[in-house]
Amino acid sequence: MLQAEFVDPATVLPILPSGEDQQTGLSEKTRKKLLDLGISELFAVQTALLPFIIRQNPSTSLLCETSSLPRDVCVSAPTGSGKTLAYVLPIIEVLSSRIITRLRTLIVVPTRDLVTQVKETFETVGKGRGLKVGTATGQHSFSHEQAQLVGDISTPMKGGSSKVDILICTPGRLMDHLNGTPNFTLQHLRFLVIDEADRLLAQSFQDWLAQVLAACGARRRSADKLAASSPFNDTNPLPVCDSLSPALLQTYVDYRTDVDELKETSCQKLLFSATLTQDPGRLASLDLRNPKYFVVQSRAEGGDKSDDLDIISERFTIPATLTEYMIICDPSQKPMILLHLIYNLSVRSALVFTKSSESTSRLVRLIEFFEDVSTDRERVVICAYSSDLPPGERKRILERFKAQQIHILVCSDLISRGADISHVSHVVSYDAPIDMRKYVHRVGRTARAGRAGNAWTLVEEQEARYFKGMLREHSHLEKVKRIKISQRETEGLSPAYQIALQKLKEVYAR
Ligand SMILES: Nc1ncnc2c1ncn2[C@@H]1O[C@H](COP(=O)(O)OP(=O)(O)OP(=O)(O)O)[C@@H](O)[C@H]1O
Repeated sequence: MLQAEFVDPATVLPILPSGEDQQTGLSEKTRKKLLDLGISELFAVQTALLPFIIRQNPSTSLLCETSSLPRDVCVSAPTGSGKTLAYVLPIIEVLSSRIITRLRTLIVVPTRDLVTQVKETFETVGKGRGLKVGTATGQHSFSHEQAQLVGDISTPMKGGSSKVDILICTPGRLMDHLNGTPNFTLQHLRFLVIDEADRLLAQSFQDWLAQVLAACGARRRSADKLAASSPFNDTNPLPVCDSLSPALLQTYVDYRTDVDELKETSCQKLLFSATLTQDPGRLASLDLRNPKYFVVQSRAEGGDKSDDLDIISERFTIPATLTEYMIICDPSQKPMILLHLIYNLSVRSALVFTKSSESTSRLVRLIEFFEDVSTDRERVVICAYSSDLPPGERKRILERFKAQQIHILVCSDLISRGADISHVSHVVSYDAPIDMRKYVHRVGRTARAGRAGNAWTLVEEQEARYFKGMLREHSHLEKVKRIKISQRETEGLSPAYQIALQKLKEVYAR
């Protein structure tokens, strides 16, 4: 059992324009910036996190807490509840006091699109604070990225050399830099953020987590290993003027200073997800330091009166503003049901999830053919968004969708995690998700930041038992309304659909 603090999702805290703010710990500068951006109150997850991280120990230097080490934090909060700002804001506040540029914050996210999204948030909110934000995703050449991240790669420097204060990256590219970029170091990290943590922890890619923890000095090595791996010897003595972090120095030698302070890393780990694992086994791999667990969920919802999290019956919180439907049907009826949603129920600003990029492109073509036939109304613009597309093309499509020039985006689960597109009002699972985690992240692309949204799941008859069982297991079955669509409701679409279907068959027969 883990100790957790439950935070009521309805909690908000107004942002005061001037004077000192004891409650949030936010500086006047940041508060002004938020108000300029139209953010007038903090959401529940932010009300809990900000005071905890910013004012944890106001009497010591926040940038390097060697006497009172910060506690690690795990946060489980619904999709669209503002987790990104919950870490961006305190990081900006703490790092703003820095004088020298060093890599002090590392943010690891699962996809390139999320790297871009988090970077935009930092740039918007942190504008004018002088913090340099870099990214590493593999979108540019390795040498280009190296030049953006590290000042000097020709002269080895034990303390490293960084051009950025904050790095946002995917785990694969992070490993490339850790192993292949001279002077790239994590020894000065003050924050290690793992967003969409449950997904990243499930990725064993090059054992990325263990490598990161070792590189930031979070893992102590045995005395033998220390001696063997120490870069210091008679011909290469300890640097007098040291730019090494105390924590890293400690991993190599028993180094004494006049002030007998702790030489443990003050790197604070912050983990976030809407479906964060509460499994202590999984969390153990993170070497968490006295972790504090925040769960944004009303106690009634959790059905739990204690502060202990039940790891067996994992509960996921769905945004209160979301309305959910399931339509159980024969597989052959699915295209017609989607047409019904689009043309009879006017579903627009929608993400439609399929199981593969092949079925994505089929579906898009079918609807385009349907559009070609039925020209009696304004054209519905539909587009495929899949990992097969080059990054530049994906970016353009996403921008057109955000500008509402594309009404419906058909995609795979590539976009189901973290993507924040405020106007999405419908999520259609054309192919039902295979587990609850996937369901929660998909439907969470709508009903964000307190807005209303609808989620429709098309469930094939042979999947219905499994799907309902999955919802029941998470005490969610009664929240998903079952609707039936009669033949009479769709018959007006039938002639154009038959023509479109015939055209599709011809294309795929070639
Ligand atoms: N205090 C606030 N006031 C108004 N809007 C906010 C506030 N905090 C965050 N938002 C907005 O809410 C939206 C959702 O936030 P965010 O993307 O951080 O959600 P999330 O919790 O990370 O969701 P997910 O689990 O899906 O990744 C964003 O557009 C963000 O700008």
